[in-house]
Amino acid sequence: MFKKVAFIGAGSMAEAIITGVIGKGFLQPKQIYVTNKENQERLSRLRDVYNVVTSSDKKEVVKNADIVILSMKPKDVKEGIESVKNEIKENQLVVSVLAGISTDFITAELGKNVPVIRAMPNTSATIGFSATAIAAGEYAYPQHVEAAKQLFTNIGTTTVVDEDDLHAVTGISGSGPAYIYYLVEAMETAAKQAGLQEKVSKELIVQTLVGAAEMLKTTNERPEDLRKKITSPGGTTQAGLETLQKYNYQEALIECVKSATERSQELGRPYQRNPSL
Ligand SMILES: NC(=O)C1=CN([C@@H]2O[C@H](COP(=O)(O)OP(=O)(O)OC[C@H]3O[C@@H](n4cnc5c(N)ncnc54)[C@H](O)[C@@H]3O)[C@@H](O)[C@H]2O)C=CC1
Ligand SMILES: O=C(O)[C@@H]1CCC=N1
Repeated sequence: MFKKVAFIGAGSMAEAIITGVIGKGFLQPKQIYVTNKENQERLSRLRDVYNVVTSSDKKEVVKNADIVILSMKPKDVKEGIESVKNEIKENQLVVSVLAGISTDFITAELGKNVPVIRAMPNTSATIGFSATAIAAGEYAYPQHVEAAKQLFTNIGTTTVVDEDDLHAVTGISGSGPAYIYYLVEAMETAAKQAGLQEKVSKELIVQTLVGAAEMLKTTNERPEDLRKKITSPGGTTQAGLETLQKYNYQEALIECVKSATERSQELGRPYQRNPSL
């Protein structure tokens, strides 16, 4: 069990993890220390809502933390690490949720043999439903992987992957919830245009998503087969799917994941230890 977890960065992802671990009872609010760049208002809000310990004193936040979670934007990685590196000790575990940034870079910036785990969670951590993938850096040994698993398994599933795969993971599951929300936005618009009341359409759309996700999870059937069971020849689904095909729906999604994956690679490029790679 961890006594203290520190967040360097207090944005959406930090908040999602904080909400999830407190909600699951995995950590008490007073075990969670949070700092950010400069936004005091944001820290006060997190303190008021979650009762966590917030401080602009990075030393206080990092000192004796079992896990230090880097949760700033990739562009702020150098400054963020610089601001805490002197306080971080080799017996602490650093977990980075930053898209694109390699463990090698983080280890080099820390300037010591600290265990670093790179993780890609998603905001469904808020309710314990993140799909998180993790990869171990040079000095992260099995016990560190276990510690990271313990943390992330509280807020969803945890899958260990090769670090190179984390770009694709980001394109699929890190950004993934946003694609689904975007789909829902479109379905809501369509429902409104068809004259359905907002309350009615919301209930129907959400339950349709939950039902489809549960079907995928519990029946073991392929999505293709599940789709075919809905698609009566000459029926409504066929008419709908033909329109999706006309608008290249699947290609759009495939390209969407590719773009997000490539963006993850791009985000990391300026921060490679060996930029020629
Ligand atoms: N939002 C999401 O769905 C996901 C985000 N991530 C990753 O999580 C990280 C954070 O993303 P968000 O929470 O969305 O960003 P955000 O912009 O909401 O939060 C970033 C936080 O970092 C802080 N920060 C900036 N510079 C800092 C510094 N020098 N020292 C300390 N704190 C500093 C900011 O004050 C802010 O609190 C990113 O690297 C992103 O790639 C990963 C998975 C999902
Ligand atoms: O959009 C982003 O860059 C971050 C990483 C994964 C989800 N949000």
